[in-house]
Amino acid sequence: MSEYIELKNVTYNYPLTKRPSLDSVNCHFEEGKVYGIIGENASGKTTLCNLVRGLIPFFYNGELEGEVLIDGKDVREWDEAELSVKIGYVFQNPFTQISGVKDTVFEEVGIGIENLGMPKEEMIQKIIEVCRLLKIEELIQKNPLELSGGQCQRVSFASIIAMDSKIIVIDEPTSQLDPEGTKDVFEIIQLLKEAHKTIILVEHKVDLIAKYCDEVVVMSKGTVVMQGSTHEVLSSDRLFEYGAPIPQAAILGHRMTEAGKRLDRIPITNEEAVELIRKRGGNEVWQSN
Ligand SMILES: Nc1ncnc2c1ncn2[C@@H]1O[C@H](COP(=O)(O)OP(=O)(O)OP(=O)(O)O)[C@@H](O)[C@H]1O
Repeated sequence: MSEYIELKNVTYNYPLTKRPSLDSVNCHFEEGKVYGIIGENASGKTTLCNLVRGLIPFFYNGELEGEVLIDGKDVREWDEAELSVKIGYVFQNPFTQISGVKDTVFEEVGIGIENLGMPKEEMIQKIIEVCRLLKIEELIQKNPLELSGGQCQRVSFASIIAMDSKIIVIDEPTSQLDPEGTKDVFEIIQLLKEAHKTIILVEHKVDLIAKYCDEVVVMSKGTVVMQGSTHEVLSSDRLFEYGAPIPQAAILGHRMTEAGKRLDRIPITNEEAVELIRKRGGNEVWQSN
């Protein structure tokens, strides 16, 4: 099994800080899986993304200890430009992703691939293809600075998808979006999942993590405290202890268990909770032990 990214005992301090933002972190990300990263505020989620994407150490200096292996080679030994093609990054604020130097959405979508040495005709075809895929064809003549938050987010995804990055790091993509924009973003994530991309997604909306991710990584106080299958992690009562978000369905399951009701399995999605109730016959579901 290929081990795409592996962090071994990683500790990192941003410049001029006394306390490490990452402290003895161990975790791994395999090819083709979707990973959700959750954890309380300031637990180190964005810093972990910065590291995986190579912004640490190439953009942020500071002190980095331990090993960050990407395809078996330490991040410090990678060529920065090559790494930025291999691993795409969709930032938390869609407006910061827009370069500000391109006059049209068409050029903005091509911003990453224009440095890849792709022939012009092929590049144009690629941009058109990606704009179709993300349903932004009607925006291509527009100035990127005039887009709404949801439109900006689509354009950011388009420029990353055009580069055909194998790994895509997505940091809280929906924090500035309304429910419609959030739905659009998860449709794109589903497309990327079907294209077997490796996705590392920070998202506070844990119900969406429950629905789309294969594995979940939990961070607390700068370190990874849990990593495992989505069900194993999101159904664990240890999430309360770490201040991590917990799906509504799992909270209900834990409350029922505490009240002495016997459950085969803690549900983590509303669909699972409904299924559990349906299978066990409505009002008779929560039998006492
Ligand atoms: N550029 C920086 N310079 C110094 N300290 C930083 C920098 N960026 C983050 N930190 C600190 O690193 C710690 C982890 O921050 P980080 O943003 O990685 O957490 P997070 O889990 O993503 O938080 P949130 O959920 O609030 O976005 C925090 O204490 C934060 O103040």
